[in-house]
Amino acid sequence: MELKHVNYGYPGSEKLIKDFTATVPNGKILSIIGQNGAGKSTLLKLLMGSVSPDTGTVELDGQLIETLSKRQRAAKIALVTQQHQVYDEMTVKEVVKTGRLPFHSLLATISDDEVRPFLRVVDLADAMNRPLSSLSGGQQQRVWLAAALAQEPQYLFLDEPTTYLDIRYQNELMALIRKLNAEQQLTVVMILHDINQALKVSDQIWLVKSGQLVKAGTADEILNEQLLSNAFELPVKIVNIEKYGPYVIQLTAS
Ligand SMILES: Nc1ncnc2c1ncn2[C@@H]1O[C@H](COP(=O)(O)OP(=O)(O)OP(=O)(O)O)[C@@H](O)[C@H]1O
Repeated sequence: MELKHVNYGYPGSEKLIKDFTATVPNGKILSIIGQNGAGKSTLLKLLMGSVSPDTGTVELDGQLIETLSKRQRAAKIALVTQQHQVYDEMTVKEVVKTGRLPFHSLLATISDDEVRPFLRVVDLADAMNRPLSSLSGGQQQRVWLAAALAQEPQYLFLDEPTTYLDIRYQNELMALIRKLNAEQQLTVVMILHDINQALKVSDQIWLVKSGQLVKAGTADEILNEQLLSNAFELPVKIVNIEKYGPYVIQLTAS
C-alpha cells in the first residue's frame, strides 16, 4: 500500500495533505503520529479510498485504489474508529455480524457459529448475547476489533483505538493488536496520540505535521528531541527509565 505525491484538500478548504509519499510496510505495525489537525485521519481515508487525492496516487497491492469497488476495498481493509455509540442497543454478536456484512446482503442471515471464532480471538465468546452497552469500554473496543476481524481483512486500520481507555486496557489492546499482527500477518495502520505507546508497539512510525511527512522511521529513528519538538511545536525531553527504556515527555508549561 503506498501514497505517491498525494495532495488533498476537503472541498472548499485549503490544501491539507501536501506531496505525501510513503509506503505502508506489509505485515508490520505502522503508527501515524502528529498534532491535532495534522491530517492523520485524512491519511487513513486516503489509504482506504474513502476520499481521493486531488493529485498523486494511492495504490493497494499494486492497483490504484479508485479502481477498486467499495466491496473489494472492504475485503482488504477493516477500520476500527471511536464513533460507534449508535449501536449501543445491539448485542455483542450483532455488532460482530456487522463486520460480515460487506460480504453478505443486508438480508442475509449470518450464523452465531460464523462470528464466534472472532469473539474468541478477543476473549469475549462468553459475552456473545450481552448488550454491547453492558460491557466496559475496554471490552467494547475489543468487540469492535472482533467486528473488524470478522471482515477477514489484510489491513487493519485503527483510528485512535485507545482513546477513552485507561492505561491497563490500553496496554491490553496494544498487546492484542501485536498478537494479531504476529499470528495473522495483518498489516496494522493506526493513529495514536500517545507517542510512547506508538514508539513501543510500532515497527514503523510516520511523523506528520501540517499534512506533510516529517519522517517515516523506526522508533529509534523517531526518538529525537528536536524532531519531535518541531513536529509537535512543544518542547520534548527524552528520558531513560530503568527497565523501560527511553520515554518521551512533552513539556506543556514553560
Ligand atoms: N470532512 C471534512 N471536511 C472539511 N474539513 C475537514 C473534514 N474532516 C477533517 N477536516 C479538517 O481537516 C483537518 C485535518 O483533519 P484530520 O482529522 O485529518 O486531522 P487529525 O490529524 O486526524 O486530527 P486529530 O488528531 O484532531 O484527530 C482539520 O482541520 C479538520 O477540521
